[in-house]
Amino acid sequence: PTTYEGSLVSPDGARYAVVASRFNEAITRRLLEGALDALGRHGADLDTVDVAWCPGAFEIPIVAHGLANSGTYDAVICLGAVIRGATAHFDYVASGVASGCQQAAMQTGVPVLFGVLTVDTIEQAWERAGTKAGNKGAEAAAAAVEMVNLTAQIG
Ligand SMILES: O=c1[nH]c(NC[C@H](O)[C@H](O)[C@H](O)CO)c([N+](=O)[O-])c(=O)[nH]1
Repeated sequence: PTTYEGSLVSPDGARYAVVASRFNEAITRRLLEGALDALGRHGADLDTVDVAWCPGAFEIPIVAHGLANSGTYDAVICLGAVIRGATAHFDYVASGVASGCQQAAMQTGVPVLFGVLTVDTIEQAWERAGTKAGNKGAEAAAAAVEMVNLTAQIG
């Protein structure tokens, strides 16, 4: 039997794009810092990592789809912060960005990683943006490296 599993060492020439939403920018900027740090430490060439900023999480999927569809990138990392306390339409934004990112991946065949926080409070967001619950941006970046290697194996 064959076991496919992606290593956590970014292959030479791998290209990554990051989509970050500006809404709750104090949080999403930390997610971006974590993602870029993780990509570099996993051996990616940071000079070739491109970053797209969009207004809010709801706009992430269309940008992610465009980047994935361009054929330039081996993976697209999506970063955002949807916080229930701040919005009456939390469920629509949160479910929209989640299903939209999944659709972008399935429609293009390019891994689209979900580093979008969907939390109830600002404190929960900070916990996941580089404090006691780690950095979801860094986690999504590591998963992107693994997926680039895994999809290369599967062909
Ligand atoms: O990224 C977010 N966008 C939010 N709204 C904006 C949304 O993503 C779109 O940018 C907006 O609806 C325009 O399309 C949020 N809230 O509403 O609270 C939020 O918490 N996070």
